[in-house]
Amino acid sequence: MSETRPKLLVVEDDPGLQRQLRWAYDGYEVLIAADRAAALTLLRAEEPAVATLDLGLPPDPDGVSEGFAVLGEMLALKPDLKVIVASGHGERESARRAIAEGAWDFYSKPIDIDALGLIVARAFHVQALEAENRRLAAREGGGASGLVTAAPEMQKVTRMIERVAGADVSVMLLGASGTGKEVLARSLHEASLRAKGSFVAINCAAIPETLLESELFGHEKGAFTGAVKTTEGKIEQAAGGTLFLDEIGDVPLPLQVKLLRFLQERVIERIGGRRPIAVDTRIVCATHQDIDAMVADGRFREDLYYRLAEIVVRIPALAERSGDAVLLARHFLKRHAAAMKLPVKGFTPDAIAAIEGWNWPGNVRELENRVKRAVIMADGSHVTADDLDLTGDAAPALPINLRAVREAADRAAIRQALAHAGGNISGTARLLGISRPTLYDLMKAYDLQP
Ligand SMILES: Nc1ncnc2c1ncn2[C@@H]1O[C@H](COP(=O)(O)OP(=O)(O)OP(=O)(O)O)[C@@H](O)[C@H]1O
Repeated sequence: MSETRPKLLVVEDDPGLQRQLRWAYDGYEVLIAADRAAALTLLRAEEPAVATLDLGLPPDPDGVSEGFAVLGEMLALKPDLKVIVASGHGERESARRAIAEGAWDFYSKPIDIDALGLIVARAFHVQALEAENRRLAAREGGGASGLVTAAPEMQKVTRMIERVAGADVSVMLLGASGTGKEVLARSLHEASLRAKGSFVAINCAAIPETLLESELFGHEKGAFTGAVKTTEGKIEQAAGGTLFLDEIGDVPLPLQVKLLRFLQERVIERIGGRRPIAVDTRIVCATHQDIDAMVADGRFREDLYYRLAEIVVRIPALAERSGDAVLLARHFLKRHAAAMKLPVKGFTPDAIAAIEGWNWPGNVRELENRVKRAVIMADGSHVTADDLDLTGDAAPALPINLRAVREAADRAAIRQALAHAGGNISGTARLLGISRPTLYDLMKAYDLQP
């Protein structure tokens, strides 16, 4: 199986560290280079996806000049190489410069193998995802939905979306506000056979109850005061394509009956209309509410639920997606800096740490807003934790109880260990110091995937 192991290039001149890293990374094919020439030779011959680079290399082992030269040459040869730079203790300036010059991340010496392991694992994830994105983008129509993620927790979701896209089943997306339900609905549409048709979205919570029916079903001229001309509803507009019903839990009961009738018979009647109109559209819906509870206490019709939720996809909160906050932050920074023509290039290390430490109650939407504002506020070329308004009182609110704290800690530790062990269960159990059955029980209880 050695041929299938991902290749990790380690540029390090200290024989002791070389041995330590080779031992720590037995999940990868570790390629060791002690100087610039060896690094470039290995890069050309083996094309590793990820490299770690010690800036202090001969002939300047106590400085950083040789390290930066190697960084530049490696990236010139392979621009998509993810380089993780080692900076000596307290050398924040070098870390900052390395990121500015194209390094993907950095870590401080002395090495903490576990922490570095996570950075390396994430680099491989991102690299694989980018490669996949490029592959999809190269295929006509694919990869255009703008979905950015590298977290294993989200890969389960995106795989499911891809799998169900081709089948004409109804899909219900469940997730907190700002988790990207609309983005996912759109990517489902784009991956489906209806991609050439239109994607029509309606937020059922944003429209007053009295207008929602006419928005969905349309009306004939003169159907009610103010109906000055015949108007198509969103359902008709989505004919041949996909209709995204956001916040479906907010649809009042009488309208639920009408929606159900449409789903059963696939015909609508405009308000004030006398003839049925056949409409062929696929329904994708979403809600942040506890829809099961709504069904249980009669606020949402069970028969409608089953029509809408042939497939249910649960979207994890941003805080539960390992590595995604930083990945998305970089994506939004690039996008908004370009859109506003501002010379902002990246984040300072303290900003990265703050992004990783924040709980993101408003999920991706909150992240995008903070990054957008920070891009405007930034003084220099790099956004700081201050610009993101993530300093000072970032202390988490008092948790609800000790059980919740333990569960959160369990989840985080299991996710980290899984990433570290490349999803291998025995390896993960070993890292956590628990038995395989115990790990299985915990993963089942917390709905975690390897
Ligand atoms: N994975 C992602 N990649 C890129 N952009 C994302 C991603 N997820 C969300 N976004 C962006 O974040 C913002 C919020 O996403 P979206 O509107 O899809 O969330 P939502 O779950 O539908 O929110 P709400 O429930 O509040 O309507 C949008 O600007 C969207 O483009």
